[in-house]
Amino acid sequence: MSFPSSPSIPPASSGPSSSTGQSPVVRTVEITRTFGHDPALVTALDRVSVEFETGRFTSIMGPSGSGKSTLLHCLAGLERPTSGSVFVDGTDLASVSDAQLTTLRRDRLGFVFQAFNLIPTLTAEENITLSERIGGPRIQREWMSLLVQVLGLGDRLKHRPSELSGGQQQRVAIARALAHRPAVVLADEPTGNLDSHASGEVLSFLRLAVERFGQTVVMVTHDPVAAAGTDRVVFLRDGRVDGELQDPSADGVLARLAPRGSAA
Ligand SMILES: Nc1ncnc2c1ncn2[C@@H]1O[C@H](COP(=O)(O)OP(=O)(O)OP(=O)(O)O)[C@@H](O)[C@H]1O
Repeated sequence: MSFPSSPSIPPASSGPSSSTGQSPVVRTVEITRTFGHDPALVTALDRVSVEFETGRFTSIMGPSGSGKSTLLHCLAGLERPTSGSVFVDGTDLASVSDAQLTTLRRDRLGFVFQAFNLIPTLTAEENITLSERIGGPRIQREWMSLLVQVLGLGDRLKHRPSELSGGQQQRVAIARALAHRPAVVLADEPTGNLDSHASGEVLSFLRLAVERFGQTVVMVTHDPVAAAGTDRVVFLRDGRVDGELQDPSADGVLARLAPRGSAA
C-alpha cells in the first residue's frame, strides 16, 4: 500500500504537544460504572483511572465483559459514569449540560464502530461530511481531499454504502471520524466485521492518521495483531485496569491475555 507524500496540514489535536505522547487529551479519574441494583448489581468499571496521550494510538483489551465498551462509551460521553470524572480536552464531561455534551461530542470526538454506522441513503461523500451538515465545524476542503486520497476513496465518493465493500465502508467511516479533526478518535472493534486484508488496511489507515497527522486514537480490540500495531495496550479485567504494555508485540499481548496460571 502506498500513501501520498507528506501533507502541509498541521496535526489534528488542539493539545499543547502534537506527537510527543506527553499530554493527555482524554483522561478518567476513578470512574465507576454500575448497572442494575442489588442483588443483580453489575460493576462494569471499578475506579478506573487512565490517560490517553495526544498523538498516540492506544488499544484497550481484556476478556469479554471486562468493561472495554463501557469505558469507551464513558470516554465518548455516551454513558455517564456512576462516579468519578472523564475529561476530554480538559473539560469535565460531568460539568456540562446535555446540549453542551452533544456539541462537544460532535466537534471534538470521532467515532468508528464495528458496524460502520453509515447512513444508507447518503453517498460516501455526504457521510464523510456529516458532522458539518449537522452544524459541526467546517471541514477544510484541503484536508478532505487529502483524506479521500489517502483512504483511496476518490472514485467512490458518489456511491452509497450498499455499493461499497466492507473495507471501503469502514474507510468511509474513518474518513467521517477524521473529517472534522477531532481531539480523539474512539474506535470500538473497527475491524471486527472485516476480513484480514480489509482489517489490515483499516489498521494501516488508523496508524497513518496517528503518525502523519498527529491524531489521537483509542481502539477497543480483541485482536492481538491489531493491538500490536498500536503504541500501547491498556488491559482491563473485571472492570479494573490490569496493567499495560508499551510498544506491544502480538506475542507479548497474547502472553499477557493468557489466563492467570497458564503457561503462556
Ligand atoms: N446496559 C447494560 N446493562 C446491564 N449490564 C451491562 C450493560 N452494559 C454492560 N453491562 C455489563 O457490564 C459488564 C461490562 O460490559 P462491556 O460491554 O463493557 O464489556 P466488554 O469488555 O466490552 O465485553 P465484550 O468484549 O464481550 O464486548 C458486563 O458484565 C456487561 O454484561
